[in-house]
Amino acid sequence: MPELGPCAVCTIPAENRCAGCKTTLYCSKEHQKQDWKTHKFLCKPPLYKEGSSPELGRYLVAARDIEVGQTIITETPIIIGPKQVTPPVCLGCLKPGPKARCQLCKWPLCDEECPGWDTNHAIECAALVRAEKPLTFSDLQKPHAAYEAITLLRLVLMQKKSPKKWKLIQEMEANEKKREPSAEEKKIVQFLLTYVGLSKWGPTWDTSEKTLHRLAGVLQVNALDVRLPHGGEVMALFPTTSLIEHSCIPNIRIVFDPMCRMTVSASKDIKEGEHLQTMYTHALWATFQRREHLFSNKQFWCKCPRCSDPTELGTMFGAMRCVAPDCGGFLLPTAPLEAGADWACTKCVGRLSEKQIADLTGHLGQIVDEALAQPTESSLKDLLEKLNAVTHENHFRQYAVKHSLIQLMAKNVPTKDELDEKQQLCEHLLKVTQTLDPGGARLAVYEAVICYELHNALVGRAQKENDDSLLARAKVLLLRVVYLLRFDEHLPEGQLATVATKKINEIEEKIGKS
Ligand SMILES: C[S@@+](CC[C@H](N)C(=O)[O-])C[C@H]1O[C@@H](n2cnc3c(N)ncnc32)[C@H](O)[C@@H]1O
Repeated sequence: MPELGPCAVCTIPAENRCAGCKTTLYCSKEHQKQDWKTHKFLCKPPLYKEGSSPELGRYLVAARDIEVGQTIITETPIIIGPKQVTPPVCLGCLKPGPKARCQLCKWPLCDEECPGWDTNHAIECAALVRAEKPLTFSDLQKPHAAYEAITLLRLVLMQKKSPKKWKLIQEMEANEKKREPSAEEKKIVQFLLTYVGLSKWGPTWDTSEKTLHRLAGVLQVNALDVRLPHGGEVMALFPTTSLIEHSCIPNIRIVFDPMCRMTVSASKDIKEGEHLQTMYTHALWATFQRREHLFSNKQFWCKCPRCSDPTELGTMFGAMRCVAPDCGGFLLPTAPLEAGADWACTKCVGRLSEKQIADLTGHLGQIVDEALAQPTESSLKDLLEKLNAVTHENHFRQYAVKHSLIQLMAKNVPTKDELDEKQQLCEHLLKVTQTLDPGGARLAVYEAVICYELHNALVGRAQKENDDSLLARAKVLLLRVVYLLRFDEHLPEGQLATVATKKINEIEEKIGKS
């Protein structure tokens, strides 16, 4: 399990932070003293401070002006573990597709010699080995319910493994008064108490049912999903970043390196006194879905400017066409901050209930998911025609289809009309994307793909029209791709940045560097 980070002097795992910058870590007072000669020149107070309010609980606020791109926080997780719903992964390194078994507890490992055994699995192995009988993991492809207990068990074990981390975990919000444990959570807690035997651990452990549900709450409210370079996904708890509040128009970007170390940077300029805000839900969902998701998972109703505006910042991202003949209006929520409020037409007296809108949107979602499973250019164009009969052209279901479509369009010696069509569609998507997320806080990869495809259309046109000014525009788009994906080198999407860099060089060879 990673400690808070490496000691600045000897790099062994350290848990003591410098009280000045709250960033540099030391394993001991001696090493802190020893480092002060150099550190005093580097030690600056953090760019943020903690605040609290009855509505938000604790939050982080800019302690001085922060410029776009500036790093605000870097930290390592206090705990990582398998996601709640996951096919079996190695309990040492968390890689998917484990082939071996731990010789002691019989839970899956990538290899009996997995290097993560000592750091991640050893302590829980001692607990799992005492279980009534070993579990069989016969299907390694399908999610296995027992995994839902592992990260929770790792939290419990922190009581003895790292009292410092245990204290941080105890300070985290669990929304105990607002949260109802689900039936699934009750099963997990019983699994730990009876099958793993936590109820018999004795008085030196706090393993009461109440504590286990509180810890499940800590995970639900605070844990972040982290994608790993080997393709797996895990969940992790970060002590400082977990204080950042939610907004559907975030001002920070969170990225992870291959070791799960997180960096929080400003996705736009942030003035002193402004709250740091991240997005806990999906940026490409309409308001009523985002708010429902936040309420069931994080126990609050979002009131951010995007949620408060029926048009979602003018994008019409959830707008449905009015069905009245020849009306041409759009249905929008009459009171977006009131769950269950009707939707009304912008032109006539037409109205639908939120339930009717939700059912229709859900139905469209199924059709879109089916089409996107095996997309072709013509099938997606047909689908768009159908979607356009019932939704606004910027509707999020159309957005999903168009985003796939641009990646299929104008391949293999396209005509000028095909290139123009692709360019228009890319420009339209880019406008919606940059309105919803101007700093690429959440939609960086989506925006990078659009910029790349728009560059393709412009390069195609430049060749046909012999117009170098189009190449200059294409280069600006490629530079944006590289900027947006600058943190993603270790992930599949990072390859797009590599391709973009190569294409920038090709354009510069043709038109020069200016
Ligand atoms: C990850 S925690 C944030 C830190 C937390 N406020 C604390 O005191 O530890 C998430 C919880 O903070 C509260 N919260 C965050 N953003 C909010 C918002 N925009 N409106 C209301 N509550 C919010 C909710 O209780 C949510 O479940």
